[in-house]
Amino acid sequence: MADRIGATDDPIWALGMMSGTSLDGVDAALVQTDGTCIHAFGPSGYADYSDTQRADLRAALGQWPGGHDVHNAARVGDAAHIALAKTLLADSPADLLGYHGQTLAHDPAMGRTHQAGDGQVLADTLGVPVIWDFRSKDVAEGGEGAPLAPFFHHACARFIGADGPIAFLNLGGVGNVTWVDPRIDAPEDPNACLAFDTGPANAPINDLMQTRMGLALDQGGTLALSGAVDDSVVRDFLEHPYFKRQPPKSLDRDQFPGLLPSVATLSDAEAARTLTACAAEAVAIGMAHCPSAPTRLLVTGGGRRNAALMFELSSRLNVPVQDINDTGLDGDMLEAQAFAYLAVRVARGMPTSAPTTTGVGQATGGGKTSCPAKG
Ligand SMILES: Nc1ncnc2c1ncn2[C@@H]1O[C@H](COP(=O)(O)OP(=O)(O)OP(=O)(O)O)[C@@H](O)[C@H]1O
Ligand SMILES: CC(=O)N[C@H]1[C@@H]2OC[C@@H](O2)[C@@H](O)[C@@H]1O[C@H](C)C(=O)O
Repeated sequence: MADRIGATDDPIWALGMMSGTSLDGVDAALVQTDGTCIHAFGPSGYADYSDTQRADLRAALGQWPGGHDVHNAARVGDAAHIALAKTLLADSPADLLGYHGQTLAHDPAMGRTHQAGDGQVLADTLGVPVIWDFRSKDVAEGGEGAPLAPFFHHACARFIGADGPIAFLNLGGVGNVTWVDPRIDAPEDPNACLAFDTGPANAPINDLMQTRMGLALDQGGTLALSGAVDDSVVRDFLEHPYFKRQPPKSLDRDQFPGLLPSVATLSDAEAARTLTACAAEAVAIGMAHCPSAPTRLLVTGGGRRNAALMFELSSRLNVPVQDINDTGLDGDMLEAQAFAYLAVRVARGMPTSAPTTTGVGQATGGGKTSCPAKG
C-alpha cells in the first residue's frame, strides 16, 4: 500500500465515513484527492440506524473506553459502517478508508476524546487500509480535537473557485463555523483558516421534538415558524461561559444541559422557535470572531433544511446565507467527504489540524492506520 497511498503525490480514491452527533445514521462518500486538491467527488450513500442500533449507541454516550456499553456500541457501529461501505465499494473501489466512528465523549480540557469503532475490524473485513481515531493525537497535544473539517473546507473553497474569504457553517447536532481564505495555499498557514464550534444547533430542537411529540425533528422548521421567540430565554442562554471563550473551541453534544429545561414552560411552538433562535444567535456571536467579513456563509448539514433556522440566521447576519448545494457541493455529505480527504492527508504525513482550527500547539496530523490482515 505504501507506494500507491503514502509515498506518491498521485490522487487516489478514498471513502470517508461519518456518524454525526444526531445519531441518525452513517454517511459515506468517495473523494479523489492527493491530500491537497480535490480532484473529483465520487458516489455517496447513507444508511439510517435501526432503532435498536441507535439505542445501543445512545446507551454508550458519555462513556470512555472500557465503559459498560462501549464494546457493544463499537461492535454495532463497526457493523453499520461495514454494511454501507460494502455496498459502495462493490461499484466504486477505494484505495483507502477514512473512518470517523461515533463520538461518545469529548473532553479536550482533560486531553481526551472518544470515538467508538475499531478501524482494524473494518480493514480486515473490507480488505482496504483504514485511517481512524482522527482526534486523539490533537487533544493529546493540547488541541480541541475538533472541528477537523476545516482543512477540507479550505480545499472546497478552492474547488468552487472562491477568490476571497468565505465561511462554512455546519448545522448538525452541534454547529461549527470555518472561515477560510482560499488565496492562501496551505490550510495550516496562520492566515488561512479560523474554525470553532458555535454552540448547540439541531440537538436541542430534536430533543424537544422527541420529548414533547415523539418526533425526531422539526421537519422544515414548521413548528418553530408558527411560534414566537422568548427573548429572555435567548438572553440567558447567551450568558453561558462558552460564548466568552475565544476560538478555536469545541463542544460535546450535551454541554448545554440547562437549555431544554429553560423552555419548559413555553408552548411547543414557542419552545421550538426559541431553541431555533438560540442556535442562530450562537452562530451570529461566533461570526464576530472571523478575521474579516466573509463574502458569504455556505450552510451545510441537515439544519439547512430548517426554514426557521435559516430565517433566524439571515436576520441576524449581514452576510448572504446560502445553502451550500447552490455551489455544487453536497451539504449532506461534506463531513463524510472531509474524512476521506483527511485520511489521504494522514496517509501522506500531512497535517490535519493547526493552531487556528483546533488550538493545537503546532500543525499536527492525527489518525491511526490499520492495514488488512494478510489472509
Ligand atoms: N428536513 C429537515 N427539517 C428540519 N431539520 C432537519 C431536516 N433534515 C435534517 N434536519 C436536522 O439536521 C439533523 C441532521 O443533521 P446532520 O446529519 O448534518 O447532523 P450530524 O452530522 O449528525 O451532526 P454533527 O454535524 O453535529 O456531527 C437532524 O437531526 C435534524 O435536526
Ligand atoms: C468531537 C466531535 O465529534 N465533534 C463533532 C461534532 O459535530 C459537529 C461539531 O461537533 C464538530 O466539532 C465535530 O464534527 C465535525 C465533522 C468536525 O470535526 O469538523
